Amino acid sequence: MNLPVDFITRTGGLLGEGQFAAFREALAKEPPVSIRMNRLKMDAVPAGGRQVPWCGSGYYLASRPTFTFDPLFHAGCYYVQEASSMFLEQVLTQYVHEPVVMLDLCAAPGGKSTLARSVLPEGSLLVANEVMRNRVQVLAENVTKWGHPGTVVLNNDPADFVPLGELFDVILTDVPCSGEGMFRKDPVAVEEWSVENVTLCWQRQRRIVRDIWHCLKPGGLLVYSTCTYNREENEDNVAWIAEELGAEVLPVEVQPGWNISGNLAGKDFPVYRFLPHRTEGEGLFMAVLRKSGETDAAPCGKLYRERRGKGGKSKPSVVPKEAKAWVKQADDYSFVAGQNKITAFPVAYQEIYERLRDTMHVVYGGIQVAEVKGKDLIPSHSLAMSVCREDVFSSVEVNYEQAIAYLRKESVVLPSDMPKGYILIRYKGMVLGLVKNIGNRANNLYPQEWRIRSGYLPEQVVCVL
Ligand SMILES: C[S@@+](CC[C@H](N)C(=O)[O-])C[C@H]1O[C@@H](n2cnc3c(N)ncnc32)[C@H](O)[C@@H]1O
Repeated sequence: MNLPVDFITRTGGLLGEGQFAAFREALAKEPPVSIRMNRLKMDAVPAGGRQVPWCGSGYYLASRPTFTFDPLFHAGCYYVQEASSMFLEQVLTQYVHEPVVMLDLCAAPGGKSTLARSVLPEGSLLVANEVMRNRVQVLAENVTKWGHPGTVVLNNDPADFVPLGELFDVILTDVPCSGEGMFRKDPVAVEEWSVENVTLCWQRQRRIVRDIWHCLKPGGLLVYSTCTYNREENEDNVAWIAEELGAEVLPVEVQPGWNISGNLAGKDFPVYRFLPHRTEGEGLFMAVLRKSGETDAAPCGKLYRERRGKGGKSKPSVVPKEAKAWVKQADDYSFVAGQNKITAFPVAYQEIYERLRDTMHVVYGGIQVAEVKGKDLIPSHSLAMSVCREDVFSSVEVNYEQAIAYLRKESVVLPSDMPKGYILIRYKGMVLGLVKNIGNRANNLYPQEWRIRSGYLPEQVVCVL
């Protein structure tokens, strides 16, 4: 790898000569491959998988399969995520013990959002935001497949949040950065690197944190992370947040065997650096800060418990009984009918959801239960991926080739004894989506924009789990 001279000088200075040689050697190696299981759907250990030490559902794989051709990947049974990023699990499980409202401000493609969604206490609301319009769709896709109903996806600039006030108990700012930690995975990151870009990045990161700071409750947690090594975007920015905005930098308990590095800027506060010659993963920097001050506002978790079952303030929409009957524990949701869609959102957070809908650009929220077309009610893919009751639709188990054909949105031939109507397609027991059986054929309801576009079929079945 041809590293920029300025990068060598700067990073060599930061790590010291001995460490830098080992670091450089590690950059020339193949990056490890890792996945994180979606325990909401499937509690399996991948074949030959090795546990990621700081993440209960994370595993290193022995090789990199073509994930696109694994139907269980599309079913949301796991997420492909580099291992260092999974450290967020330690932060959240050590500091968040009751339901919260959490914002993941820079969320696409959704690695840390899906992780947060898995480890936040039950009853938490996750707001996953992505400012780039061309990236928010993949975030919505990944969140939908993950299947947790307590998630909202927004497409807003950090400054747009200001009118919401102190809404969030936890904010993750996984800020856009100069990407030094991605060098071995992404050659473009090396080409685009420059000292000028590092400067642009740390300045932009401060703007992002300053814009969102007002929305963090006093006493709330800010998790700040980058995938870069330099101190300006990391320790220097953390020091700036602590001093300028008013926060305490908090420690996270780690095991010595994880080989996580600490503060490299000679500053007196804890930070967590993943360096590829010491830790099995890509470059990650993470720090946890608690905003100064105390709040009178009840933690959102309390609101959750109080409001559970009571409903929000808006008038209930007229929603067909049939749609409600498709949803597990339907009483926990408030149903909204509008724009030919029926959506279910956890009752406890209905008011927040309404505020978000009124003031922000909501791309996806809760679970889309059904689409209304004339007199027909069509169950949505989002429902099939999430809180669909097991007993309302028949299921058919398909083999590998049929599963790939279904995911390519090709027509599926069902056994002749299948009833007419909506049928769940399952592969290894896991739901891939829906078809409508009309007798002589079945209409494939897989979302057009998510279909596998490649016509290639691997000679061997791709099987990660
Ligand atoms: C490091 S990536 C996030 C990765 C994501 N958290 C994950 O774990 O999958 C940073 C994200 O910030 C977004 N971004 C770029 N400019 C931004 C800005 N000015 N404000 C907020 N987010 C921005 C990028 O589009 C990108 O999706």
